Order: sequence, then C-alpha cells, then structure tokens
Amino acid sequence: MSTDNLNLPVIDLSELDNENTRADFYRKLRHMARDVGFFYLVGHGVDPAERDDLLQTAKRFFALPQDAKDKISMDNSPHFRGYTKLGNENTRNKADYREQLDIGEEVPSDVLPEEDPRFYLNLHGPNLWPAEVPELKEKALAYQDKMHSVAVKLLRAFVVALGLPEDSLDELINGVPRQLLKIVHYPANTGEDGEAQQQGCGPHKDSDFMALLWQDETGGLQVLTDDKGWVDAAPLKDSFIVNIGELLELTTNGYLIANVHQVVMKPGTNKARYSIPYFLSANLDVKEVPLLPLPAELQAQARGPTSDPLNPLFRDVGINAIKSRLRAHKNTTKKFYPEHYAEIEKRGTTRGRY
Ligand SMILES: O=C(O)CCC(=O)C(=O)O
Ligand SMILES: [Fe+2]
Repeated sequence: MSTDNLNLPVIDLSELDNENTRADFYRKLRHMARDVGFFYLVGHGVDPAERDDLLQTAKRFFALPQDAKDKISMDNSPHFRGYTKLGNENTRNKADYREQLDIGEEVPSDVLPEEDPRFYLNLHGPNLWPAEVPELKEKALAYQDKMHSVAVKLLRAFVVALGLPEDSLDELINGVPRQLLKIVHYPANTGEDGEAQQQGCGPHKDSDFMALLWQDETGGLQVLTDDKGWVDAAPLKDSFIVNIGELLELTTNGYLIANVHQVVMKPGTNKARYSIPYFLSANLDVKEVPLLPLPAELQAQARGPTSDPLNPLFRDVGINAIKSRLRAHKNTTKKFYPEHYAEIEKRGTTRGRY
C-alpha cells in the first residue's frame, strides 16, 4: 500500500456568497469532485469554538467507565443509534478499532419487523443520550443543525457546478433531514492489541450524498485515488474533509464517484484520534434515486455506478441506507434483524435479499 501527501485540494465555501468569486468556486468544485474525488472545505461558517465544546463534552462521555457507556449501547437500538464500543463495528467483515456515538434526526418511530418492505424506516428514531453527561444532547443537536445547513448549501452548489438548477435534488431532502452525526474516538495505537489496532475504520464508501468530516490533528485518514493509490488526507485546522457518497454517485450516473477511504492508526500513533463526521442523506422513501439530467458533455463522461459484489449500490434509498448499517453493526442486526444477520454471515453482504 502506498501513501503519499496530496497538495491539499481546498475549497472556500464563502466564495459562493460573493458574485466575483462564485463562478470560480463552481469551477473548482466540479474539478475537485470529479478529478480528485475529495477535498477540504473552509469558509463554512461553523464556529470552531462550538465544535470544540461539543468535542470536549463527548470526551467526558468517552471517559466514563465501560458499563456506563454501555447503558446507551446501539446493541439495544433497532434504529442504529447510540454508543458502539471498541471492536463492535465491522467494515468489510473486519472489526474497526474505535468507539463512537451515532446521533441522527430525532423522530419518533415505530419499530417495523424486518419482513416489512419498509423496514428501513426504522432508521428514523430516537437517539440515546447518556444520563451522566446531560449537556451532550443539546450541544450535539445544535451542532447537527448547523452541519445540515452547510451540507445542504454544498449539495445545491454541487448540482449548479454540474450545470443544473440548484433545487434539482431538493425533493430528495425536503422535510425532516435525513442525517447522521458521529463522534468518534480512536484510541492511541500502543501495540497492545497487535495488528487489530491498525484498522481504525476499514476501507469503505459512505452511503449518503456526502460526508463533512472534521478530524483532529492526529492524522490517519486516507483516501484511495486512481493515480496514487492511498493518500493521506492530512489534518487541516478547522476544515471539513468532504467525501462524496454513494447517492451522488448514483444520481450522476457515476460522473462523480463515491471515494473509498479508511482510517489507519499506525503502530507508534501514541495519541488518541477524535473525529466528527456528519452525513447528509436522502428521504428514506425515495424508491428510485433519479438520474440528474446532466449536460451532454458530462453525460458522455459518466462511468455508470461502480459495481462491487461486497458493496452493491441500490437506487432505493432506504435499502441503500440500511444495508451499510446492517453490515457494520452486527450485534444490532443479530438482535433485531436476524434474517439479515444470517444472510450477512453466509455471504458477507445483504445481496441475496434484494
Ligand atoms: O474518522 C474518520 O476520519 C473517518 C470516519 C469514516 O469514514 C466514517 O465513519 O464513515
Ligand atoms: Fe466514511
């Protein structure tokens, strides 16, 4: 595996608000999204002090004894919300060495049985909050709201950069936001747990429109590129790394490709790493992600969505969204979705079911 340092591709979102820089902003956005595959976002307006306050609050949660954290374990949430402890999440059938909190939109939800064709609606639902750190709820939800505004602004900018009206995807995101905020802790790699400690988060694509990912100064995030293989996405203070997700791949017919990324905690990374990814997704009931009517010259360059037997892409948003959750959080899957669990154990994917 080769690693390399990119000349960081940076985009300043505030250039969109100035008519003298707007055209250039769209040009850069299109170039970086298509040719580089990921980029750094600055000028986004999210206050670093507010983000840091959220992080410090979450660190108080991570510092609690294991049994206190397990009280809000995702193992007990059919909605895939709450706390995941070290080693309890899988990417490509290998355990990730990280612990995290998953926070989504707060929507009450019935729990549908897995036989129900709309069982993916279970992805809506209440979050789980730690009684020991009560201030976390308000801070996380306020931060999530801000991230939603930034992500929607960027999504609209994407479609304009592709030569289309800015509301072209609005129908998919109207109403209650479909989103996920994660606060993640990667322990320092002391070597105690051997090899297993290196996979902070295994190689994957994000299943939504995009992720806006804040990372601390530790480093470890890598993105797979066509020409250079794995490159380090080095930390850039107060920026978000933008990872293009599967929904943008599907809706552009592969003109944009969701990037594959991972977190590697190399031996000797003697410092813990924290990250706060935010994911913007689409309404779960969208049965068929529409193909954007791209201008002819872009259509001619569209490669079609990628096909990967271990990660098939579904145009049905609900199915595409829940497949990654079912694969990644096997304890939750085993408890609430046993038939899917059996399928994943047998084939390594949910493929046989759809
Ligand atoms: O923690 C990171 O930097 C990346 C995490 C990630 O890619 C994910 O959770 O989807
Ligand atoms: Fe990711």
